[in-house]
Amino acid sequence: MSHLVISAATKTFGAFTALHEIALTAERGDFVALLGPSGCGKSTLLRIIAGLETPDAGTIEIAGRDVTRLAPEKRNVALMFQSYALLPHMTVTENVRFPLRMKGGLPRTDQDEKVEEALGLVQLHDLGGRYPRQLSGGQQQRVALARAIVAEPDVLLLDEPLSNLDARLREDMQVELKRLHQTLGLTTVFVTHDQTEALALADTVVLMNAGRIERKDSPEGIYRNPGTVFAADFIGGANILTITVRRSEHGWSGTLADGTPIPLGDFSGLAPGRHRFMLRKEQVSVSPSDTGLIAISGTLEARNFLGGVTRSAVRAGGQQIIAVGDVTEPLAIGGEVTIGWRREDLVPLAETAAR
Ligand SMILES: Nc1ncnc2c1ncn2[C@@H]1O[C@H](COP(=O)(O)OP(=O)(O)OP(=O)(O)O)[C@@H](O)[C@H]1O
Repeated sequence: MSHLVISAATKTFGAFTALHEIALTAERGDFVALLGPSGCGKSTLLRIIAGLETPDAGTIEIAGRDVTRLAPEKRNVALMFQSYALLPHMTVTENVRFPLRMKGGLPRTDQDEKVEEALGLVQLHDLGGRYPRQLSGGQQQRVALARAIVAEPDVLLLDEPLSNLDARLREDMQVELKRLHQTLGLTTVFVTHDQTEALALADTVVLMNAGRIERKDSPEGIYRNPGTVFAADFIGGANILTITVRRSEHGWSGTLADGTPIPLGDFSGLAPGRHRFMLRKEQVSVSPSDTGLIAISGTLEARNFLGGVTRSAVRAGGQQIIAVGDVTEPLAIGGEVTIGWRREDLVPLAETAAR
């Protein structure tokens, strides 16, 4: 049986349904990201696992135990909020010791050992005597993390753990979180609205949309084949093309929004008609020299230098298509360009997730 099992969990607030019959499982040691736009229900789902909210229907099982009606402290889970919620009148050591005291049953010397170990894991061994106000934001965040892991929870729950940090620190902490997860193997569920963070950290990405799970897959899986228009759009980096698909004795072909004809790969599962396709921005090249590409002409509308790559916005095929890549030639805004992609780079999308 899976380590965490959420079955048909529904949560309403008055007339509003925040979660619709959520079914989700995670294995021991999984690192799961709950990803989605503001208001999609990610925090509510996390709070239901933590026991801070009770579902109206459905069950939550952790390590083989039905915890649906158990109080948060009886679940052996740890929840870390974005605000860290450190106790200001306690030192770092006392803050980290707090869950062990609450849990009880561990002699003081064993507590000391565990606190030391947790502070070591987040690289704060020297700061145990300080108070939270004497720490930087990043250090406070590490203390909160040490406090969350010290009691070896069955599930570690992180609600937007990095959102209060500046970009640089965030990247460092991403590396840190991943390392910590690899060292401890704690089953971890974390909430984020940042798709790059979800892709960088998790082994499983659960994309939520309006109280439902839109898609659950590995980071690579959801990136390469998001499945739906919403997922392709949210995971980022995707052009979404509307193509009218036709089939003749010569194979599949299509027309873009303005009638521009293009050849297509083999989409044997697709009915003829209008469909939407994903075309990743990094798979579109501007003024391609490779003649094997599907090439259409367009007008360069904008160009942004992003450091390692350049982002070009081209009006072509009746819509704007974005290309991100290495462009060396100087091209004039408003000028004619050719863009190209490989036939297999077009990935069909469903309008909505199958329910
Ligand atoms: N206590 C509550 N009472 C009424 N509505 C609530 C309550 N808690 C959450 N909601 C609503 O449920 C929906 C889901 O909220 P939730 O906090 O889970 O979203 P979220 O995906 O975590 O969003 P965000 O990224 O903005 O935190 C929202 O529309 C929210 O307004």
